[in-house]
Amino acid sequence: MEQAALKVSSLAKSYNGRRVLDDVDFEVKRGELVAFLGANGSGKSTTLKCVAGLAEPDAGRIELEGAQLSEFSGRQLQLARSKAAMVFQKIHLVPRRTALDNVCAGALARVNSLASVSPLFFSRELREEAMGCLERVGMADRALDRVGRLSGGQQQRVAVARALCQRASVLLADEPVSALDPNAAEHVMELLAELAHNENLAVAAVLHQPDLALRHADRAIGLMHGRITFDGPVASLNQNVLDTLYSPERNAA
Ligand SMILES: Nc1ncnc2c1ncn2[C@@H]1O[C@H](COP(=O)(O)OP(=O)(O)OP(=O)(O)O)[C@@H](O)[C@H]1O
Repeated sequence: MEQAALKVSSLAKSYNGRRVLDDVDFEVKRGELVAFLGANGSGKSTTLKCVAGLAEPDAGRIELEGAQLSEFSGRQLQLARSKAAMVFQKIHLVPRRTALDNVCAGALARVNSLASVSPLFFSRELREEAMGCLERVGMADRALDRVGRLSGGQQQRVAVARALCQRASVLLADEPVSALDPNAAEHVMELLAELAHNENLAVAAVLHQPDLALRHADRAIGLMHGRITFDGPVASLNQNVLDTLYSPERNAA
């Protein structure tokens, strides 16, 4: 059977003594887009942050492309982790730099250290690769525009291109469309689905709109109080499941 690109087992995390993730197990395979759903505070972002190394889990195993992260440290851990790239709701690009320079920055974990000093040190090969990433997200014609001049939807596409330039095979998208209008949100979701289905990436996306998950995702994972209560194809995500997942009574602290 095909190995999962991302495999999480028995993940646990507490903040200030309060358990926010409890025994979380899931997999994301290459070629699939998995939507993470659940009420505010259910633990969706923390799950992705633990995978990306932005939050430190208390327990559990995280495997990326078969490499168990706890077995690595230092530079090796950085390289193993770079298989997963995070795309945020608040787009973390440098507005005064061009789209191309921002995308090149996705490669900083693996290129020479001078490049982190200034874009002047980005090599020709890297710029060509970054152009290819911009092409994949349909933004090649805006490569030399400053990011601050692009629309929210265009900026999110550039953020996805930067993740691609990191050569990640796992994309972790934390509310990637929350700040976008419905039309731009639809386009970014189509892009994420294309990257999963046509380019064989594994995509995990936290979404606040179940209808977007129903239209674009293959599978949904539902969290409640830091535990997975649903994991199945979106076709089985019926009203009953959604009502339970978002029930104010069940989600009360
Ligand atoms: N840095 C932090 N320090 C303390 N508590 C935190 C921190 N980050 C998250 N939490 C808490 O952990 C719980 C889960 O938060 P998380 O952001 O993962 O939820 P979420 O499902 O992504 O929520 P939302 O839909 O509101 O973004 C919440 O109770 C939150 O308050």
